[in-house]
Amino acid sequence: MTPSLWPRRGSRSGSGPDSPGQLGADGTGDRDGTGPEVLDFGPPGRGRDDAFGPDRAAGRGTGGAGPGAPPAEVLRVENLAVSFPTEDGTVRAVRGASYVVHEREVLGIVGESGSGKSVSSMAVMGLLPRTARISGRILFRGEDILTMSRRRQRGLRGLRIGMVFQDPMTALNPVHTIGDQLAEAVLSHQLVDRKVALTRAEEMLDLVGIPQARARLRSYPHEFSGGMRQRVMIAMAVINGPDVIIADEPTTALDVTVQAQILEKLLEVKDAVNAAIVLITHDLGVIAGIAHRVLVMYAGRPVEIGGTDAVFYRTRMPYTAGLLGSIPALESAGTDRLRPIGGFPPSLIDMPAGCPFRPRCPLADDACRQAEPDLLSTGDEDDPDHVAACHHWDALAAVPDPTEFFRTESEGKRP
Ligand SMILES: Nc1ncnc2c1ncn2[C@@H]1O[C@H](COP(=O)(O)OP(=O)(O)OP(=O)(O)O)[C@@H](O)[C@H]1O
Repeated sequence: MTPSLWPRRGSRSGSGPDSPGQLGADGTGDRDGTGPEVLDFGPPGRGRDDAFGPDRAAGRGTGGAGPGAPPAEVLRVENLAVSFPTEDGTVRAVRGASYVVHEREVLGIVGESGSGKSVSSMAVMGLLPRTARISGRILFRGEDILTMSRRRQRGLRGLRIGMVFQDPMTALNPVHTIGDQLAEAVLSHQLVDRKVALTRAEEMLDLVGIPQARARLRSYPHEFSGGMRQRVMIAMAVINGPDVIIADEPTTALDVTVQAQILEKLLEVKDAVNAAIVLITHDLGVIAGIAHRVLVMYAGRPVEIGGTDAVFYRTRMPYTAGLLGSIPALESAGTDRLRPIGGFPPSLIDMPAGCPFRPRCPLADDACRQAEPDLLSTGDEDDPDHVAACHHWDALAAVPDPTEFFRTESEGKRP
């Protein structure tokens, strides 16, 4: 089994986020920047494990570890912290994030605006501004991205890690054709001629469902609808056969009628290229039924991580319960009562002592004022890697529906 990043409750001596040294990087980075123009990060699309693909239910594996073996890790983030010095003080945007992404897996990262979802993924992509102070480790197939040369980081980005941004209009260059931009994505990483790159671009447009792909290579971004532009972004993200796609709110800017189509296409393409996805969203509803695992972020830290069933049905962090209570259930046709979380997230410059969710939490007491809870095992028998950061996680375990803790006054007494 993949080693857990977190100790069990009551045991502080395990391999917690504070002991990153346990999992060694192989340290093969090209640190002197004199490596070849085309950087080799291993063979894309080969030797992958099927456990997170369409055959997941069958538990079939094709990786080197043999049939039935768990999928290998492709990305491991350990104790990542990112801060930005500003005139008003230091913004602690990410305060110790640790998580793992396995081959072909869909990891959903959810949280309210400002919780650090984008900053943590920008760190993985090496796209943070130079003013950002970063610590921790980001291991791509065992090699720490943060200690790679800039050149090697650039080689990784767009080749083995693809990115789909929220707004394709700002990510695409308006003065170049779609074909040129897709071909450039190939040419900047692979020693092929332009004709081959354009053929690949056409194949990718076809894959993402753009009709008359060859003719559309000559179109400019403004000639496409928002949904089509996002399909182009997906094509761009996967054109070099990445191992991981980071999709940051890929449907937020779109008309609600095309959101589901784009998500479906993203998953279809992910399976076609055998990639894993880190899907960032503020909407838990988006990842229900899509993600294999979910990471919930609050005030710059993961506060609950687990398999999707564990996080949705065996919720152990009040903030997650609050998020769940604030999404309408489709089948209820709007008749369900929504229980929004009151209040606002704390300032990331002056973090209050104790649990940052305390001022909004119906379970908060003195213990929550004293110390910020660690992310620890919930003792979940069905999901041993289910972890939550709450002093009162067991109170959530004791009720059938933890969103009840967020009952409004008109609904009567809380559990
Ligand atoms: N360059 C920067 N300088 C200062 N603060 C920054 C910078 N970039 C991000 N931040 C701050 O870091 C915090 C986390 O931002 P981030 O974009 O990761 O949030 P998010 O969870 O992705 O939210 P959203 O869904 O709104 O994008 C926010 O308070 C944001 O204002």
